[in-house]
Amino acid sequence: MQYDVIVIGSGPGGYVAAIRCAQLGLKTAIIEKYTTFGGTCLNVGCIPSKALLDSSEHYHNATHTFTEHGIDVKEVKVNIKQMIKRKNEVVDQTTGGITFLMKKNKIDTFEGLGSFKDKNTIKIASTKGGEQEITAKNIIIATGSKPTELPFLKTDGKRIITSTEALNLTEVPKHLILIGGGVIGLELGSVYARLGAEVTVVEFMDAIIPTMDKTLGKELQKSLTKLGMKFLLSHKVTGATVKGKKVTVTVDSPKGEKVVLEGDYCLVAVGRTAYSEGLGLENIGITLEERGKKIPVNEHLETSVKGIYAIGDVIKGAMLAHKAEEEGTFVAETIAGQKPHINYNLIPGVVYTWPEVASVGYTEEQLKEKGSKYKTGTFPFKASGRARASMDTDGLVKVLADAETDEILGVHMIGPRCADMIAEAVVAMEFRASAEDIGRISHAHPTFTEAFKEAALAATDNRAIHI
Ligand SMILES: NC(=O)c1ccc[n+]([C@@H]2O[C@H](COP(=O)([O-])OP(=O)(O)OC[C@H]3O[C@@H](n4cnc5c(N)ncnc54)[C@H](O)[C@@H]3O)[C@@H](O)[C@H]2O)c1
Repeated sequence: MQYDVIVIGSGPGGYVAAIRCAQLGLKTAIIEKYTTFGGTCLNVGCIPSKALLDSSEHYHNATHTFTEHGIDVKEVKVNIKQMIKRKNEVVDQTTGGITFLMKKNKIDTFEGLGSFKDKNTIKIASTKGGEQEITAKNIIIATGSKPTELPFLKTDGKRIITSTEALNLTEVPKHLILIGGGVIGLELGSVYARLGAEVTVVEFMDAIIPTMDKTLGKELQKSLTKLGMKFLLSHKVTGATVKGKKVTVTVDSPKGEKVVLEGDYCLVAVGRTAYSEGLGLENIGITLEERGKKIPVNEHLETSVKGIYAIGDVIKGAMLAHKAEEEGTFVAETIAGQKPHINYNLIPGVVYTWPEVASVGYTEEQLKEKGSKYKTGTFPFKASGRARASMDTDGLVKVLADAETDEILGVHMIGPRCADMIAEAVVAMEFRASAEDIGRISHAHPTFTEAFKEAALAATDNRAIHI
């Protein structure tokens, strides 16, 4: 079968690329090695983790804040089997939705492992046995990533686990030891901390979420400490052993002292590695980047071979579903002869803990390093009437603006509903708004979004009203 475009991998990068190709009139096929579409995000990432985050938040509120709201509940219990079942149903509905979208857009779907025979031919080896070949003028590699393994700390999938297994536990851990204070560790760690587990985070750097603006890590650590989570920062993991139901993790403190942690589960969340194996790239002369096994691409996201593109986690840049989606659309439109554009600096980053953390543009540390002249405005949620009404007063909004032009250069938030609130900052920055522009735009009262307006006013001329 001959196509205009073949997409390998059906995660948010791949399926969006396929749909956009089909919308543009290109005859499109998509290959997926698993039986369901959607890749990591829909099956074992973004969607199932949010389902568990929401369920655990309900439980936490029922046991911690309901009484203060004037709601007395008795015998609130965690039913982990039901929680996981609901999560699985959400996943099934969502992945089923992609099957529907493939049909609706007349995209041919193939089950199996796709690999290059030559630059236009893809061999598909079905997991059920059997092989077939399809050809295309253009091929988009969207094979994503998999959890990074530490060479000295192998996961066994039972007691030493990755995020995939952490989404399917049959019991609430007594003591969960987390290696890595990044996005996955903190999201899944907070799920189990809310459900009653003791959670200890071991982080190599001197802050959690270390790549985000430093203010956010500090604030988040305060909130998660209130939740009961413990943090060992600047600590180096040296190994882990399993004996029956017990995991022992050994750690070096910053002073070189040996620390021994004992728990019943250890979750390793130290990043993800590009999934570029088994694609037969050697058959077409594509060599991987030495670090991280990523596929090198040019500014059109085209590999060293004409007509072969790569997008999402398998190439450079943030490993985020929405970045992959933008790249999927970008490549489809490039193949169709258009001249699309992606503003990589304005791809937001979100951590779905509670309070939520969200960020766009430059961090204060990056502006300092660049030597930029900037001004800062912050507004704490403590001063927001809406936040007080909902008892969600942790966190703040911080706006960084150019000292001369007042253009917004970065927005960093931690607080209630910041994952959604960040969209306003992205739009503002895409249209190159100044801090004063935001300060002069009406924001509905009472909403959490007023905190962004107030932080913008604070950055403009220290003109915040409610602080
Ligand atoms: N909400 C979201 O957007 C979301 C959610 C989950 C995952 N993701 C993405 O998936 C990817 C993987 O997430 P992640 O949390 O595994 O990676 P991450 O890069 O966010 O965090 C990994 C953390 O582990 C630390 N670390 C590395 N080696 C260590 C060691 N030996 N000992 C102790 N700490 C160590 C790092 O300093 C870092 O803080 C990320 O790129 C992330 O953006 C995004």
